[in-house]
Amino acid sequence: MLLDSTQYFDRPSVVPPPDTGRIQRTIRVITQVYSTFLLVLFGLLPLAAIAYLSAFQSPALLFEEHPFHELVIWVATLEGLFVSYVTWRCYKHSGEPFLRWLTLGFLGFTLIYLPHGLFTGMAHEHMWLFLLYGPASRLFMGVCFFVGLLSYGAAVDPAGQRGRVAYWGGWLAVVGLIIVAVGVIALSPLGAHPAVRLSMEIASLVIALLGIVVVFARGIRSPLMTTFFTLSLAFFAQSSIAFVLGKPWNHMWWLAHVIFASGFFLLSYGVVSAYLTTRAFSTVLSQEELMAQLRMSNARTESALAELRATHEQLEHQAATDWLTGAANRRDFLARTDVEISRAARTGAPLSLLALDLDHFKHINDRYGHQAGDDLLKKFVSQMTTILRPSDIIGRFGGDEFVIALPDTTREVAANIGERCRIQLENNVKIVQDPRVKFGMCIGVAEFGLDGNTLEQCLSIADERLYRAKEAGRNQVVAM
Ligand SMILES: Nc1nc2c(ncn2[C@@H]2O[C@H](COP(=O)(O)OP(=O)(O)OP(=O)(O)O)[C@@H](O)[C@H]2O)c(=O)[nH]1
Repeated sequence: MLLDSTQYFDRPSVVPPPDTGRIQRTIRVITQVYSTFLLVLFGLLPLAAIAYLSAFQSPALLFEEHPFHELVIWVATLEGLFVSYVTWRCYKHSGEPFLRWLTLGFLGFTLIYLPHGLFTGMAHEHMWLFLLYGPASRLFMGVCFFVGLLSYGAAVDPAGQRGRVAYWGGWLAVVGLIIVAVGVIALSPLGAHPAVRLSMEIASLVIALLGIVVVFARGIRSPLMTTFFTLSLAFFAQSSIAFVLGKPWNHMWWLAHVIFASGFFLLSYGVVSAYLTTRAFSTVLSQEELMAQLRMSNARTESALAELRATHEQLEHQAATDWLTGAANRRDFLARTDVEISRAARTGAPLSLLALDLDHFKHINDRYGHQAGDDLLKKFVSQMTTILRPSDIIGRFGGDEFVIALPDTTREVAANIGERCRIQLENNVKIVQDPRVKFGMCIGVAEFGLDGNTLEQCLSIADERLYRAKEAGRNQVVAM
């Protein structure tokens, strides 16, 4: 076929759509419910440990090991400082107010908690000085996290403000004041009042629970928030319960430390994950969201590729086609006919060529105008294709000169086809209303193998016969 185009690319790979069947949807819902159930179960594990210990712990059993306690606090301090720094880096990058409060919470906790370790040696003489820094540090952190939660999703802080010394210095001063205030209260008679410690523990518990409620009430969907942050809050709340039930150095007291540390490490892990990915808590995506985005960008790539493919085909077609008539241009005709000649040489199948030239085309142009001449050329090619087979190739060599390659066709049959072409032009190609105006053409025929062994030789013989047709009075086919 003249205007066919070659398919250069494989079909685009199909992006699998999300599960659509009813069974898949049901399995999906069940899986989601199950994963939520597992998370809740994991979040409530500390309660099981607390219940177990309250039932079976011996009141006489204490683990008062000062160096171990000091070591643990030093490790916690280093971890706290590191996670505060990482959180601050995330905040510097994203400007999320939530991360500002998270940084402050981590840093404040670490600094207020430090004296709890430093005063380990005074655990007996100044028990409250030793004890009160624990709940105070956790309460400070809880308040910061809660305020951060309320500011979650608010407009990001301007880049210039994120590292302001005055801001961070101001908060460090507040933390310093808290450390001093806790010390003063601890050393005063008020410090010994159980209400002081209890009120801080209960406030931490309530604020952590409120935090969980806020996450769900606000419909916050970021995986870091719904998984790591809420789990940590759950752990903090349960650590407060254990601290209320525990007594210094008994196992419940140590368990409370472990529960709190688990929440702290979990949240640290969330921060580190944010740091290693988007450096923001809100823009870390869930696997489902990532898959959806991947599907969308795949679809975009596929459609861009299809467009590119279509443009490429169009350009290929344009480069191979005569712009006026749609016939193959000389280069494309020669390339395609060469392939057919090789095939004919290989298989021994016949192949013929027709060289065509419209009669008095210059005169037609002069008489009816160039536009009408163009019209004639277009209609001529279009009429020829009604006679030719899809495997035949028609090419325009210039002006009113055309060549047709007829694979699997002997010279005799080609001469007949040429005659049909000539009659078709004479009877069916019109550019003016007058039925008396008819056009003719000269055709020279040559067969590969009979008249020449190369395309050039065959073309030259066909051309020679075409000129003989002209000399013999035009509008005829010459095949011998
Ligand atoms: N309308 C039109 N005319 C063209 C185009 N290309 C070439 N021509 C004209 O076609 C004419 C060809 O003239 P000749 O080569 O003398 O051919 P002829 O008039 O058919 O003479 P014979 O072949 O001897 O019958 C010239 O006048 C060209 O200007 C084209 O794309 N459109």
